[in-house]
Order: sequence, then C-alpha cells, then structure tokens
Amino acid sequence: MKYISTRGQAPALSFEEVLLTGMASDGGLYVPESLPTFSADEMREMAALDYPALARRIIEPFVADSIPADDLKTLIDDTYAEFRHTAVAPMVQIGANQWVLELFHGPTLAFKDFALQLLGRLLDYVLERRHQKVVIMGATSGDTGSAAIEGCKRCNNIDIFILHPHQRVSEVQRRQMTTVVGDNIHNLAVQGNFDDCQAMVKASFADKSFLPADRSLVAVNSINWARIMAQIVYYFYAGLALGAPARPVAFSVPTGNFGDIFAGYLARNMGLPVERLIIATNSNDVLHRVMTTSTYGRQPLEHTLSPSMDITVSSNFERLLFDLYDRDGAAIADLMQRFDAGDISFSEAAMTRAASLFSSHRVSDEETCAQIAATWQQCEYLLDPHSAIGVNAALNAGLAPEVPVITLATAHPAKFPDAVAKAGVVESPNLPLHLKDLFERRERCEVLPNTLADVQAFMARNLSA
Ligand SMILES: Cc1ncc(COP(=O)(O)O)c(C=O)c1O
Ligand SMILES: N[C@@H](CCOP(=O)(O)O)C(=O)O
Repeated sequence: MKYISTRGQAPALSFEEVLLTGMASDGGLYVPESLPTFSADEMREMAALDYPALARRIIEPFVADSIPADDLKTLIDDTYAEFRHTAVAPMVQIGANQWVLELFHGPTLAFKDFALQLLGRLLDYVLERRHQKVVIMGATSGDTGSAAIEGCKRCNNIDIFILHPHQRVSEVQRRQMTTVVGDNIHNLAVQGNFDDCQAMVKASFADKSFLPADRSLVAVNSINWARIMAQIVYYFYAGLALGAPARPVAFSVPTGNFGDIFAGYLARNMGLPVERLIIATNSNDVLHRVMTTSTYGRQPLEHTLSPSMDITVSSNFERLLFDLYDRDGAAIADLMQRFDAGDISFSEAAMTRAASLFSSHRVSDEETCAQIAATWQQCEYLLDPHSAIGVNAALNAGLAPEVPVITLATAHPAKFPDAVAKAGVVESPNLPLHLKDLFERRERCEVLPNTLADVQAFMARNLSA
C-alpha cells in the first residue's frame, strides 16, 4: 500500500514512512493510494469477530508492507486489552433506533485512545527496529494530548511536546496531561487558542530547522494517517453489530478537525453501507457553514462548553476535498493556498457529491445543556457535552425511522463536570478508579507566550541527549 499527498507533489510513502511523519513535504496530507474493500460475504463473517480481531482484519491491508501479521496482532491485542470494557466499544440504546457508541473506555477516557494507544505502540515498534529517536509535537484542545502522552510514555526513543491552549481545557483534561511523570514528556500551555497551537505544529513540519538534523518530527494529531486508520475500525464494529451489511446505518459524529468523521467516510468507501454521516458541530461551525453555504472560511474561535471541538481550521477536511475534486492534487493545492488568504467556495459538483452522504447540524451551548438534561431525564444516561452535540444532531437529522443512527460518544462525562453541572443534572460523574487520585498528583507544565519562536526554542532546549 502506498500513500500519496492530497497536494500531489510530495513523494509517495510506505506505511512506515507515513507513520513517522506528519504533513507531506508539499503541505498536503497523506491518504492511501487506493482502499481495501470488503464484500457483503466478508462483512457477514467479520460481524462475528471481537474488537481486536476486527481491528486486525481492517488494519492489516494498510500496514502489510511494514508490519508482519504476527507482530501486528500483538500490538493490537495489547492496545485493546488495556480498555476497561470487554467489548472495547460498547453500544447503548437511548431511544427508538438511536444508539450511542461509547468510545471512552480507554485509559484517557476519550475516543482518541483507539488510535493513540496503538500509535504509541506502532512508533515504539518501528523506532526500536530502526534504532532511531524522534521528536513528537502535537496540539491539543484537551483529549489528543493526554491520549498521546499515555500512548508514548513507555517509548524510549521519543521526546514528546504537547501544546494546549492555556486555561482553555477542562481541569481533568489538563491534569491528565500534566501529571504524567517522565523527563521526555513536556506540556506547553500556550497563551493562545487551539488554532494557534495547531498552526505552530503545521509550521514546524514546514520548517524543521529548529531541530537537530538527526531528529525527525512526528505528528500525533490526525494529520498523521495512522490516527485515521485505527478509527475506521469502530464504524465497522458498530455498523456490523446493528445489522450491516443487510441494513444500512447512519452515524452522527461530534466534529472538530474532521478526523473522526473522515474515518467513517472511509469505512463507507470500504464497503460498509452508511446511509448518512452527520457532521455535528458546536458554535465553531465552519463545517456546518460549508455544508449550508458551499463556502469555507476562517472565523473567530468561540470558547464553548465542548472545548475539545473549539477548532476553526479543520485539518482533515482537505482529505475529503481531495476526493470531492477527483483526487486532483493541483486543484487542492490551489484551493488551500487561496484558503490561507481568505474564504474559498466549492464547485457545485463537489458540494452535490458531499451532500449525497454528509449532512450537518450546529448545536449551541444552551442546546447542548438541554440535550444532556433531556437524555438524563429520559433514560438516566449521562452524556458528555461533545457526545450531547452528536445526539442532538442525530435527533434533528430527519432520517427515516428504520435507519439506526449511531452517535459517537467521544468522551466520558467525568472529563467535563462543569458542563454536566450546568446542564442541571444532579448526578455528578465519577472518574474511573485509575484516575481517582488525579487531583492529588503533582503537575508539570510550562506556560509559554503565543509565538512559534518561543515554542520552538523551548523544544530545542529540552530535547533529551
Ligand atoms: C471529545 C471530542 N469529541 C469530538 C472531537 C472532534 O473530533 P475530530 O477532531 O476528529 O473531528 C474531539 C477532538 O477533536 C474530541 O476531543
Ligand atoms: N479535539 C482534539 C483536537 C486535536 O485534534 P486531532 O484529532 O487532530 O488530534 C483534542 O482534544 O486535542
């Protein structure tokens, strides 16, 4: 399997090379040259597999040139054995044909664990084999950071630097990052917002001269293809459990960087019958605006009760655009260059194609709180604010009643106790046992000005020998 850039100019890479990079050298993102597909017969057989076995079946074709099947099995089995639910991604019914796919049973209580606990193991495996040390740089609005740190904390060949917006992640999220002990783990609280942090990561990939020549820079954000790959699995897992391939299903996905929902789009292209993918946004609604106005533009970032989705530049949307524009790298390079300068509009053909699968819904903070309260009252099921946005969008999608709608529950409510309290839900969410003493653990974090020079200088100063 070869991986190609969405902007058409960077060299094609193997899985191992793609894993060890971030953005392509032409500024684009890597995608598989072609996708493996599964027939209805194959999917019927896959429906009987447990989560790790299904993950092996789906991931193997993407990595076969770089990782022998036996080693992949060990890496995947070890990853999902760490989850706190034997189903790994259990589903709960919360209404007539309304389902919640719980993606928060990993060690850091968010869907990011599905990819990042595997990514850490994949990196460790490949770096040991290559006798290579790398620098990881990631931006987080709260969840990627702790999952990446957790996933990489055992890796000897890694220095990890995670940038989060100072005072703009929840206290639980911050402590999950800053209390992990390790000289190679660095938390940088940047005096800006998530977009600023993400822009610094992208700028660092474009010019790596701040690092010594022998240290590669690796991404843990969803610009890294391996993140998307691992997330495809749970779409199949949920869809097959609810009757696919015989019965099409729909997914509602709380969306920020468009990585999670893009994995659903790929699952559909690999054969899973997906009736609809619902883009659920908070008031940072750039993607909802794309779907309703055909225009993609920058807008000021708003701080909401769903801070992990406070994102206005949605990295992986470029991967979808690449397909919508018939994989024409030059057209994408031109669009993205114009996006850097201002609003861009998409062709009617591209938007018609997008609208045939995607719809969108924007959910305000008030509606988020009302949804948490309503779901609690109806079935005593406690949603976190991000998942509540997904459920609200699912209920407003206007789908035929016979289509099961699966909302991705992307985080555990205990990560966001303030939002839950605001919703007026009396029950206060408890942290799972392994995090019971989180508030007594010592924190380590560096507050830095919102400038690339300060961040890169800190990183250069703090690299291990
Ligand atoms: C809890 C939670 N829900 C939803 C999202 C949105 O996911 P994505 O960025 O892949 O669209 C994120 C992070 O971005 C998140 O942390
Ligand atoms: N919501 C994320 C933001 C980063 O997105 P990613 O999926 O590209 O890593 C977070 O919680 O950090």
